Amino acid sequence: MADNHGSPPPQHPRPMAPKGAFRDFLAAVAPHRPALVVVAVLSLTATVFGVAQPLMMQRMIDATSRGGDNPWVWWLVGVTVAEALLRGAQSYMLQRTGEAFIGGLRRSLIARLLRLPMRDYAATPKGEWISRLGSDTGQVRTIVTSGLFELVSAVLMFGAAIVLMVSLDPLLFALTLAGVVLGGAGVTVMGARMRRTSEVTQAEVARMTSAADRALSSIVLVRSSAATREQAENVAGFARRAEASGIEMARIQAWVQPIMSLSIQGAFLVVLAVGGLRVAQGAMTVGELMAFIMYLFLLVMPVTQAMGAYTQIQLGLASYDRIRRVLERPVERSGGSTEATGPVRPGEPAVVVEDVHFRYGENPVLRGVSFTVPAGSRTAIVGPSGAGKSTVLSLLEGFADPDEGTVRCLGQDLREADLEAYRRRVAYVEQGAPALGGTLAENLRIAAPGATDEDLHRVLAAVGLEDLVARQDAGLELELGDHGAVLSGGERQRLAWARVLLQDPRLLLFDEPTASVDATTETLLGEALDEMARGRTTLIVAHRLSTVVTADQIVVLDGGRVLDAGTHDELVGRCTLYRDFATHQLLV
Ligand SMILES: Nc1ncnc2c1ncn2[C@@H]1O[C@H](COP(=O)(O)OP(=O)(O)OP(=O)(O)O)[C@@H](O)[C@H]1O
Repeated sequence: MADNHGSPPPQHPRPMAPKGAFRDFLAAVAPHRPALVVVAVLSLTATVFGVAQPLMMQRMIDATSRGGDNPWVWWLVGVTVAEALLRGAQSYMLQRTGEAFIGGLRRSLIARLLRLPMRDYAATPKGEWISRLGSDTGQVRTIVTSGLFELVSAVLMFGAAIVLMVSLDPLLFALTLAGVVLGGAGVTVMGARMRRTSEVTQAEVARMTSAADRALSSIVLVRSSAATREQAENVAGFARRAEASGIEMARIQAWVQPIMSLSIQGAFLVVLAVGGLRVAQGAMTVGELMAFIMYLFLLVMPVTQAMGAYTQIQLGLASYDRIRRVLERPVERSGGSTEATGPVRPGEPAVVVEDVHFRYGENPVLRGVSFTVPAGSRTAIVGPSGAGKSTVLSLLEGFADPDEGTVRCLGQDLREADLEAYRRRVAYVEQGAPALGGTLAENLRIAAPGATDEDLHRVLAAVGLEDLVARQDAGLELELGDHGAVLSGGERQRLAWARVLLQDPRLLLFDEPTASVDATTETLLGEALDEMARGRTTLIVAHRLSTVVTADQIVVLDGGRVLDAGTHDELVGRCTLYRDFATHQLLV
């Protein structure tokens, strides 16, 4: 079945890193240059010690065959141990630097991901952001920890082996080269196919993860739509394709292995045969032949190492490019004036919405909305579904700026306000009142970190949730599950109210505050709301008119325009749309 949730599949690792990605990556890693220089020195020294070993072996064998003192044994042992220790130190330094680099990258990503403009979150599936933080940073880490240095040390090793082999015996080297070039050509052709197949596998695995994520995060919808089988098939389809390209990979590897071992063994046999002959002729010593054979292995090893490192670097750079694009995204503006967000005197306008126009993309949602809410009063916004009520609240929260017109709240044009400081004075309870995963206490303290346990118990009692705490052994440490899954809809709503009580805001913004509570709870919440609203400015979006009839002012919104504004009695008398609403809810 095709993706029936409509969200785009995540971006997949690209075959090749985009242009300029390496330069950007080097710039990002520049602060770690001193540590990387140390690693490079360690690596270089270890490589020198590594390529020196066959030479020492040669000296040792030749000295042994001559008899007498043989100090080369100790040199060889010393250099071998020194190389091992240097490799250990290099690996530690490299991992450390890799962790420091990725740690910094993750911190920058988190800072950016949580500060994007609100519209960005609506436009991109959450899984996308999370994969930047998880798999992409992991992939970039491998460039530092293995890719880059493996490639450099492979090239060094390869170059050194060639020079030393030529100096030992140019003829033998020419014969070896023929075998290695033949094998290398075969492996290169296969390597390109392996890389393409590996990318296909990764893309299918990414599609499978994303499809599973969508199905699991909407599991209630999936089950209740009896769509479990189709969704499972959908995910399994990607898994099957990943399996098929994995098998294709195995097939290619099955060719690579024999090509490599045949060419290595072939070169080895040729070297042994020709080399043995040259030793017999006295053209080369036994030690030189042994050293040559050891260099042969040093020559072959880096070829496979370099190929793996190159693929890792390409994938890592593609990941880095995706991370960089997030890091370059503009964030919600910060800073600005904090001065006027203090209390506004009763009766003065606390909220002024003036000729506000707003569109989502090309879709005009608000078309010249104006209304004023005096400080300390309660205003309700009503209107048909899609009229733009929630959009008005999100503009009052500063989640977006109006395209035209102004929004002034608590004495300040929101375009000039320090949004973080402003939001500390405003409580916003969104539709459905979602809870955070975590404990009850964590959910309450999100807006009031300094609140004591007594404060938490007080506000829970005020919204009728003290039973919930008393019922559970965990008390305030009760785990609320994924998005508060262990709570009922009404309990989640009351939890949101308790949070507002803790926050002590100047302005209260409620979107459908009593949508999922029963009549008894609604009465209880009504009392809590009256208590909360005392001395504060309140704006409520509601479909249930029973919660708004007592408002000082009711704004009727229809098709993004203010149709009328007044008290319940005034509107029943003169506004047909409002009267129809009220009649349907048996209020007139
Ligand atoms: N993030 C968004 N991107 C694009 N369009 C959106 C977005 N959010 C809302 N809309 C559209 O804007 C219009 C107004 O939505 P809004 O949520 O403000 O209406 P509402 O009056 O609160 O509706 P309801 O009473 O059903 O909650 C709707 O047509 C909706 O489809």
